[in-house]
Amino acid sequence: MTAKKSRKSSSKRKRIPVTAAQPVSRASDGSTKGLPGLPSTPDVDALSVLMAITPSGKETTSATSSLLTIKGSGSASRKKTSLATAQLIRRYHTLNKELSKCLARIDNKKSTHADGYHSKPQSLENIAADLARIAEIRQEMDDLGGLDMYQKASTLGQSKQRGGDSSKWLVPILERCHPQLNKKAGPPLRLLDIGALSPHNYIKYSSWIRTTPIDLNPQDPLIIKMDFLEMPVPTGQEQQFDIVCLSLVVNFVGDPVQRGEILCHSARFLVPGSGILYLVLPLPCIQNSRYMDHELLVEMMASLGYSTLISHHFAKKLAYYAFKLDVDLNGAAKSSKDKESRRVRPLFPKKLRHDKPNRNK
Ligand SMILES: C[S@@+](CC[C@H](N)C(=O)[O-])C[C@H]1O[C@@H](n2cnc3c(N)ncnc32)[C@H](O)[C@@H]1O
Repeated sequence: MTAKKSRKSSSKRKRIPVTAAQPVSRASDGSTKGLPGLPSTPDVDALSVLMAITPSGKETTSATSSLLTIKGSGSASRKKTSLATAQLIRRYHTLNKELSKCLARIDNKKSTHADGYHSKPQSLENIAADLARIAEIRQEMDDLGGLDMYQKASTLGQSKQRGGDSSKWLVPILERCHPQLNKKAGPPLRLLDIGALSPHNYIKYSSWIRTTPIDLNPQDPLIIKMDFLEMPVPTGQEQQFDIVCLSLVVNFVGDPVQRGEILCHSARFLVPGSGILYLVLPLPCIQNSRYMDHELLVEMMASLGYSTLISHHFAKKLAYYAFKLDVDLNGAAKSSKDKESRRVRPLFPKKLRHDKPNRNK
């Protein structure tokens, strides 16, 4: 499933107002707090989940299950599984990006030129070729197990054996930014976790961090099924969030315009002046791209109102960023006319910054 396809299907869904006032959290005994009526699920470790995986609603294809099935135990088989999940994730990303390009060409919203956007119509032959390729890509994605299998592979990537989920880096920053916070009795910080694979990423801190996890295809009943781009914008501060978390979500989205929309949209959910955007990207997106680097990202984020870079950290594979929303600048571009003009004349057109042969595109 692609972000595009998901958006279509989600737009048919009834919109559920998801706000900071609608928390999802669990007590230390594992019971559900905040969402009465929802089943409480036991904590499960990612390895055992993946050992039992089948894509929802159908059998795992033999190619995928052999990629991801853990045979035996110990570090050798863990290494094998780790390689297999990395391969699956990489292939899924490649297909997702190619799919977005084909769809965008058909939509006639974006050209393949490196330096910008145009509105030249596609020839019928090109459209036919794109449609044929879209069918092939969707078939290959289905054969891999679709978004469901991709998420299960990503969940395995979050397991403790592989360094854990990315909440670890954020928590000390929140403590630094909120020194006066009463962790036991004060009102908790409200965190919107977009693209959450688990609702329990912040469970250890549930006395002072109240999480609202959302995803296109929830892997847990405590995660709300929601396309963030369709999520209704808070109308008052009581519905806003103190933290919006985009961990490995922006790079997942194939269409660069949609990636930008996600970042713009995030600012509408945060409390201006104190809200924190937690952005996690694969390190090569920052350090090995021809078109993007740390300085450009910081400049782009500032243009959205995220003008304070609170902290950043480059780990072996991931880049972690915490930005403060000083002011919601993109509130001015809320109309669809404004958004459309950004598509035609982007604020930051794609420009070559590092012309080195080994850099990725
Ligand atoms: C690589 S996983 C992220 C995993 C997790 N946040 C982490 O840090 O490991 C990307 C997730 O983002 C979700 N996603 C992508 N676009 C989304 C959107 N517009 N709204 C909600 N979730 C989205 C996908 O469904 C997928 O589960």
